[in-house]
Amino acid sequence: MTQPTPVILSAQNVDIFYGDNRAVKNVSLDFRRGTVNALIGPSGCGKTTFLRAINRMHDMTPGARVAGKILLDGQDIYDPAVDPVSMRRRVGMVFQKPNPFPTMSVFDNVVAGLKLTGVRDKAQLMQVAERSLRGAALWEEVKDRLNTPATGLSGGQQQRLCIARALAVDPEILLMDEPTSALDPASTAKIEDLMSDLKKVTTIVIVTHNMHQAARVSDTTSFFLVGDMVEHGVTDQIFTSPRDERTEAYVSGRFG
Ligand SMILES: Nc1ncnc2c1ncn2[C@@H]1O[C@H](COP(=O)(O)OP(=O)(O)OP(=O)(O)O)[C@@H](O)[C@H]1O
Repeated sequence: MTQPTPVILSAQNVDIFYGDNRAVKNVSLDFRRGTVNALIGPSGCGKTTFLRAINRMHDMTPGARVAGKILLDGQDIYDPAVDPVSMRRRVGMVFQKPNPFPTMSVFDNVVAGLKLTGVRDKAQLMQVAERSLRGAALWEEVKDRLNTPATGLSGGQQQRLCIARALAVDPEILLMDEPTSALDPASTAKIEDLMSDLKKVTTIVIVTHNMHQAARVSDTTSFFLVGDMVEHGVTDQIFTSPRDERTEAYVSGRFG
């Protein structure tokens, strides 16, 4: 048996509030380096709220508050000494709807984050763009149109471009919030296939409504229900022999 990889992200007794509404309740979870981790559960149960806490996106939401600890490589990302901007470079995010920068070319989209870190060397930018586009399984489709507008790509290509943009700054974690829900089945399959390659270079946390997708792509699954994390475990175990009857009812399609 292979040794488990080290824990890269540890949530400890995390509560998340919107005003008085406690949307996430006392969640503790560990994610290991180089794994795909799915968050599943019915609508409104706190999956996205939890995901957004992992790169401090709630800092921008008026009235939102995170309590407890989220450790990235052992360091609490909510420590006042942590700079949220540089922390977010270590924790990339891909959203439900592809959101390339609409006025930029394919190439400029990929290297936008890198340029913000001060990299100007053309050869280096090109090298990173190619590596990131290959990493997102998009290179062959766009290598001859790098200087054309990103908005000219199909929806599925745009989503892979957003993945490439996130990969360009070498994130330790990649958060994906229902990344295929706006895509057709062929584009969805491409992104699912990509995940096993992506986990060689990063650690993925994915929110998905699609239980088959969670079963196909993830190593661990966490089941959320009205703010509680009911069960977390190896994906096979969650889908074949869940310990909690509420998990069993959800994964067997009896509600949700
Ligand atoms: N910006 C916000 N302000 C106030 N309440 C919010 C905000 N975002 C989410 N909520 C509330 O927090 C709770 C959890 O919502 P969240 O979006 O995290 O659930 P979810 O499991 O991701 O749902 P879905 O699967 O539908 O995306 C819900 O009650 C929701 O109404």
